[in-house]
Amino acid sequence: MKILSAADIYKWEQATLISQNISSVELMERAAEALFQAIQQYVGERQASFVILCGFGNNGGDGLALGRMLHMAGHIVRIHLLEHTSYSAENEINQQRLHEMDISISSLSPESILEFPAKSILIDALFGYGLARPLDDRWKPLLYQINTASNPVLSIDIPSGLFADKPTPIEAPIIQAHLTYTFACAKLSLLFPKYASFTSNFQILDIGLEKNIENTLSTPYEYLQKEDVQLLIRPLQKFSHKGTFGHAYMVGGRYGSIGAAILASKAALKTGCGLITAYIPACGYTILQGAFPEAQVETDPLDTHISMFPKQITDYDAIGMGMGMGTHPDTEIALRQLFERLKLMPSIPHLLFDADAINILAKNPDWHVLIPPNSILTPHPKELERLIGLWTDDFEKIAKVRDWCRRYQQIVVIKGANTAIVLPNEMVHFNSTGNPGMATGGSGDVLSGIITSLLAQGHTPADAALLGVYLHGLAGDIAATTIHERSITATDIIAHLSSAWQHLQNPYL
Ligand SMILES: NC(=O)C1=CN([C@@H]2O[C@H](COP(=O)(O)OP(=O)(O)OC[C@H]3O[C@@H](n4cnc5c(N)ncnc54)[C@H](OP(=O)(O)O)[C@@H]3O)[C@@H](O)[C@H]2O)[C@@H](O)CC1
Ligand SMILES: [K+]
Repeated sequence: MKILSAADIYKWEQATLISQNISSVELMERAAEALFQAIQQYVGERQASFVILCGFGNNGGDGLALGRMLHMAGHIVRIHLLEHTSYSAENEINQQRLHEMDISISSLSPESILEFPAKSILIDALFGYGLARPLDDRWKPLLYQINTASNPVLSIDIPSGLFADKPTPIEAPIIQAHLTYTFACAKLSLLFPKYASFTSNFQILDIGLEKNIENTLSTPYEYLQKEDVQLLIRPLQKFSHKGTFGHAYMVGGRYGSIGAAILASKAALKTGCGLITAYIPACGYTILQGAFPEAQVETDPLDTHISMFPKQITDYDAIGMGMGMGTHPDTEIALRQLFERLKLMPSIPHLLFDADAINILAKNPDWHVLIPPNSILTPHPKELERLIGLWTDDFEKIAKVRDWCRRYQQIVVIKGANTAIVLPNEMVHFNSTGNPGMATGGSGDVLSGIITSLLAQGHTPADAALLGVYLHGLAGDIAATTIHERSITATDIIAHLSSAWQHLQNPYL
């Protein structure tokens, strides 16, 4: 699914009105109907109480129309409307409809002192994507009351005060929504860690905007969903043997963190590659063989850390390296020597660099040009910062990574909530699966194993990164259905990979 700018969403909306021959009030009614259905689901069977805070544009219009529908469904509804000199036409029509039904509207100003009945749900319909500048300090008292109330806050389209597609100063007043119902497509700001306190959760509502028109709008940003990744799966063949599914080589571990290599290797095998060989320091041999009999193990001549890469490393289909590897100077030299060897080879395996492999690359910026094109790097935010330097906001971070990927023709997977996969063509895919419980030790090692496995199985690097990130998040989400998010471990993610494959390949789930 595309992630569009506010300007493009407006174009999409206007073109839909013409192509479907409907009025903007009819489209607003459709949007309110979608909201109404979603909120009915949120409250369940019970009668609920709502306080709807409406602005003077179409976001406020949505709030007014929703208020009418909730009232008609028997809920207790209080509607507040910002005083203003002029309202959008659609807003006025919806005010009129409420008057005709004798539903009262209270006036609201930035200075209002409000009382929210206990257990009522607050609906934020103050500002949507029409926000033209950050809200000024005048709005602080009103938004403060909403943000500090104990009531749940549901935002319509976007938390009021937040720009959809450009940086919002964090000191400006912004609604802190528990859940945002956003129309037609995801918005960039809803996906960025910096704004997480305003947008902890969101749900996309389909309001029937014309698909053909969406196809004409170009954007470098995509929201990665099930239907996108299903297209990337390679079918299993009846006459397959272990060689068909590729041989992955997992390089990592040092004294004290052999577990990282075990997790990555297990995840690789569970994702479906035919064979895996782990290359670890000698101290890990017994541990890895004991923990994981399916793996073949090769060891470094040194006991504590990796000091060389064996000659045959280039015989494998894919190599994932760096998990728990450490940054010992010997390891650094070994990596440099590997790059020199790769330069001389006519064809090389697909490569994935994680954790300490990235830290070594970050320490040596002149090596960046040596990384073979289409390699995958999977940094967490701190590792990314070491690699590309600091950023002031998430928009700048994404711009810097896009530039890096184009310049070095690499794929960067920025790990975190809504992991972003940035491709050499500068496309950015934000993942839709995963949960906070996955921010746990070893989760990244599991992701490296999954992606390396998909590379070994013959997926292109871009497909392996997209499918791998989605699958990893999905396994975590399935784990969270039976294990509390706080208790999810990396091992649980591996244990649910099989269910994730089943879910992904079942069109009815
Ligand atoms: N996507 C879709 O298909 C559909 C979208 N729909 C809905 O429409 C919403 C967009 O509506 P919208 O364009 O009327 O803008 P909205 O956010 O309500 O506010 C604009 C008003 O705010 C004002 N204003 C701006 N900044 C300000 C500031 N800092 N401080 C004070 N005032 C400020 C600005 O006036 P200005 O001063 O800039 O002239 C203007 O009066 C969208 O989010 C969705 O909910 C659905 O109904 C149908 C389908
Ligand atoms: K809003």
